[in-house]
Amino acid sequence: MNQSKEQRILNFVLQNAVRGDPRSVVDTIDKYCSQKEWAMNVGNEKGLILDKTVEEVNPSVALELGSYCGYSAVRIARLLKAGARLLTVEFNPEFAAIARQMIEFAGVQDKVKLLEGPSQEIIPQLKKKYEVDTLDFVFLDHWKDRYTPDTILLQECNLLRKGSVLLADNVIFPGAPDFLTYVRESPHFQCTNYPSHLEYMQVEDAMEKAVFLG
Ligand SMILES: O=C(NCCNC(=O)c1cc(-c2ccc(F)cc2)cc(O)c1O)c1cc(O)ncn1
Ligand SMILES: [Mg+2]
Repeated sequence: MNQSKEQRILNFVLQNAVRGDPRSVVDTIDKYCSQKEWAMNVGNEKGLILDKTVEEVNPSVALELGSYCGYSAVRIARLLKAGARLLTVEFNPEFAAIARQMIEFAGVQDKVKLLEGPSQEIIPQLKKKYEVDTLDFVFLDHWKDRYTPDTILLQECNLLRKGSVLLADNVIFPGAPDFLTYVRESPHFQCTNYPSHLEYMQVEDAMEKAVFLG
């Protein structure tokens, strides 16, 4: 059975990156996906916006929606302080299996918990099953038509507090127009747009930061 692209990315990391070195894992994935096969990792240009936001927020509890191969989970986890944790949600079992191995190889498994399943099922379980009080930071990078319903669900589940920061990938390409309208028109969010480019391409994209005002 021939390998998936995601398996090829993981194998390239296992053979070329340094075990326990998150930076080398991130750089090796970027090398493969810019030179050999495009893949939907957030990439290094938008990754720098992600890094700056994570460093600004310095979250104790972070949530990622859409793990894919684990690139941004490794990217976020490497910046977390001692005792801080990242919960990352992936619906696709094949992607989840790859992401788990990527997180383990990078040596950030003590900071990251991958939750496999649909985001709309997992979000309502975060408080009781995963002992979350409120989320300091949320990275939205899953199906673009889930950004808005999941942002509403996070509020309904009382998972956001005054100052919680949402950062959404791909608000231009593939695009999340309803999410942009929702957060920009809501009195409960203060929004900032960060123009950038689609990972590994010269296509316009952007990230949107939405700070919850309570
Ligand atoms: O594949 C699941 N999520 C990936 C979400 N991410 C994206 O779709 C995504 C797509 C693109 C992209 C860009 C250009 C292009 F030509 C095609 C795709 C870029 C990105 O940066 C993304 O983040 C998924 C599976 C599933 O079964 N259930 C729930 N989610
Ligand atoms: Mg993305």
